[in-house]
Amino acid sequence: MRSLTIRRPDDWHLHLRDGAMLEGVIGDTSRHFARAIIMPNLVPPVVTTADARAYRERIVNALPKGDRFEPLMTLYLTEDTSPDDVEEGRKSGLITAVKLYPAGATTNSHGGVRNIENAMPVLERMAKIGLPLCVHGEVTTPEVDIFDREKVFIDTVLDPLRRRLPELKVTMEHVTTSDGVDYIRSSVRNIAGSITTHHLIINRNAILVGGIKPHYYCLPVAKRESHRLALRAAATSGDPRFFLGTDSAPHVDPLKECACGCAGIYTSINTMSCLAHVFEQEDALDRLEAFASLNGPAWYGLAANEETITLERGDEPVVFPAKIETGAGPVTVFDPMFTLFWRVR
Ligand SMILES: NC(=O)N[C@@H](CC(=O)O)C(=O)O
Ligand SMILES: [Zn+2]
Ligand SMILES: [Zn+2]
Repeated sequence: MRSLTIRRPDDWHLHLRDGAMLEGVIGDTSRHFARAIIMPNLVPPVVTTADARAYRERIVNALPKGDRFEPLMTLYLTEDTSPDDVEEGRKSGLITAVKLYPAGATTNSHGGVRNIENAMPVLERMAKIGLPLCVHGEVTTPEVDIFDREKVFIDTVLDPLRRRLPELKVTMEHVTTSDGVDYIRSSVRNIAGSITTHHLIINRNAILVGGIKPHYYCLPVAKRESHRLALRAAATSGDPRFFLGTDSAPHVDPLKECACGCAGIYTSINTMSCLAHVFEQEDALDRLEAFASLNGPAWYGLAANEETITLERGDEPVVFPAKIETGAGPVTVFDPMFTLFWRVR
């Protein structure tokens, strides 16, 4: 038996949804994680500070008894977002970041930003008050190949924005390409990137080889193997600019297993087991704590958690359910396609 004790981890990119789904999934996060950045792409989205306050309350009420978990709230940026409301949300301590969804880029993003010019007043205010912007970094231009959308976003949206507002802190969410890794690495300051569990494990073959596999479909879509390797190198490097954001994104099975399936992979329940496996494979178990528990809080200006968790590797496989049942319906759990041996004690 090997064991590894690390500070309690946080999840810097999480979808908890609402209602029966929220109730069905939140325990899988609060069991292991102390805090998470909660994505605002509900229907309708979490746009104002008042929306975020009400959503936070629903999350806290859905927590399993005895679990201590701090939801870190975000606002969904629209072209009508009020800079004053954002500043008020920040000052009250409620709002940790604002999320930019290019309109049409991903699940529930139709209310997102079409023309970033119209969001400049908010972005300028955020730069002034030091409030981070989290971005879903993909262009939606129909001419751009889906596998190139992240790179083109960096070149045509992200880099120009950062040159214009160098004081704006930007988190590139769910980085999926070596272009994203290189962009963050080559930048001097005010940029960091979250990396998901699944993008460290799958490449695009998982979605397409041997039949179409909807439960490996997410956005940004998994890329070719060289990109996965670049993400692994970044995550296990100890570089403080890279940290865990699972992007665990539950959808009920009927909405994924159909002619037009939703994007999103559910990993909350087995993320820590999968990550320990990946870091062990990379001979980097000593850097798991930086990735999952230290780099994220440092970037967001928060203290690391005082509590710890212990991961144990036994000789017996650790088995997770293929699906979880929620009041909203069944949700398939991410299958890493290798046997897991690590568990959280
Ligand atoms: N990642 C996904 O594939 N889906 C997310 C949206 C997102 O994070 O882009 C979701 O809300 O389902
Ligand atoms: Zn996204
Ligand atoms: Zn997401």
